[in-house]
Amino acid sequence: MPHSLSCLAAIQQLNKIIQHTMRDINLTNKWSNENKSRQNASVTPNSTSKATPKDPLNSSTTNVTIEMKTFITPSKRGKDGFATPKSAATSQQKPGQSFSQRKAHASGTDSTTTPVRNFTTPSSSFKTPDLVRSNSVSQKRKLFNTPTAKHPDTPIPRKNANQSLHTSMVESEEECNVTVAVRVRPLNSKERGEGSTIKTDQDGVVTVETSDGSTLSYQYEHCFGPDATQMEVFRDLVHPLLTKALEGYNACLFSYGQTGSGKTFSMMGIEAVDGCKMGREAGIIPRFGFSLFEKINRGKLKVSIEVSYFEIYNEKIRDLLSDDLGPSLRHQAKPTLRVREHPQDGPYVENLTVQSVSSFDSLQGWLRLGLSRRATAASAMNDKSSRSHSIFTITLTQGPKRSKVHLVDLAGSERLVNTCATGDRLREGVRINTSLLTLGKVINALADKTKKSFVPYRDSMLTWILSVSTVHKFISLVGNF
Ligand SMILES: Nc1ncnc2c1ncn2[C@@H]1O[C@H](COP(=O)(O)OP(=O)(O)OP(=O)(O)O)[C@@H](O)[C@H]1O
Repeated sequence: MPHSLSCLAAIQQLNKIIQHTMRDINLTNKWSNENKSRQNASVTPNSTSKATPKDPLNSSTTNVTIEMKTFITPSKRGKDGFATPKSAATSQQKPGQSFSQRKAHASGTDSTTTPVRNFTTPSSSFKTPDLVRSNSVSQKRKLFNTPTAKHPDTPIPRKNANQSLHTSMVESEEECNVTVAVRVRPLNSKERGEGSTIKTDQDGVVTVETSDGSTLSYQYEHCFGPDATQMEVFRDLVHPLLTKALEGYNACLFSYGQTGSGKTFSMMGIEAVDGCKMGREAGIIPRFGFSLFEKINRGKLKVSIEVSYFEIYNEKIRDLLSDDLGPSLRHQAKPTLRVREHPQDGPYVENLTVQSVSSFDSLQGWLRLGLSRRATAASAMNDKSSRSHSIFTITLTQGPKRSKVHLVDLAGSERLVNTCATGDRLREGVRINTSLLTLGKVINALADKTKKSFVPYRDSMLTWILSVSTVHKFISLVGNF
């Protein structure tokens, strides 16, 4: 299948997930409110001991408010370049003002020429935006805009430089902060031969040109093109999470995408060969660790840090940092851990190794070790395809404040007909797809307003363990294409 079409399918899948996630978050907020008193009561005072490894996803929520950040779901535009609103326009939007009105205002005319549906608040009633072909007469579009918020410490992203950074952070203390970004990797030689075209621009718009000549565009909060550097991705998307984690908030970042789309490249990157600690190609996790220790050392902060790293492979949990393992047991049978259910805190991974780290070097050492143990295999779409979901967790403890950051590299979704998989690879692929499908079902069930749907958390290990992660205040989703 041409790269542009497979990307399109992946983008559409991501859009569904994003919208369901948003609804999930809204419901979770209600759920969090109901449980707020219990959560506040469950803050663990100064728990620095590593003697009892706890599930990293099962954090006691610190006494914090839930905050909201921009979430822009995809919209579409026609070939004429109309439609997708630029961020500047978005930031100037008045309540109740549609994009067409803003456009008309900007061009000095009041006539409204294009029907636009404008959703200013994410609600559980919105649906997946219909795709509008550029050659279609109708140019209906749907916009989902919420205010953008950045913490003052956050480096100002290019496109939002003029925006008031602090305003909407405090608009609603009950809202959750979700950021969605798309990263498009450079085409490989095979894809170049197919004549695929995927374009990105600095305003967060990704445009896919299909073989029939139609142009489909979507807008996200951040859109990183093939030339975007690892540093830019970290600066715009991840640094805000680090800032909030140091303030005591929980955060979670997922890297989602098709096999070979660049999830592991984004999360881990490539280590510099010249011994430089933070090479140009270093990914999100090492950059997070590096900046974390830089901030701690610069501010002389008293923070104790622990890390854990596990993978879910074929629905089994494998501890990637266990002392009992040799340096690399990728192809050997590894002991698996069990998930238990704590009566108050929910599911957790029993006996998961938690390692204390006091420097970036030490954090990176554990990261390297875990990565070397992660299950990978060659597939038709990627020479070194990750066959598991991996979850690297950093726990920060500052006095009574405790926060967790989960950095999740999901296994690649794949169309099995394209991967030519057989045997073990086929079974792995089926399991991966099933767990990603279950993730979608869980989110759907949570989004059901009637709350009558059964939430199939236990249908996959990923959703069971992550069932408590919806209480995270800051969630970022990177869709890789
Ligand atoms: N932004 C990028 N710039 C340069 N190379 C990239 C980029 N993204 C990915 N690549 C390259 O593309 C290939 C596939 O990337 P990667 O292994 O990260 O994909 P993946 O989504 O993790 O795949 P899988 O799900 O199969 O593990 C790698 O060789 C990687 O170096």
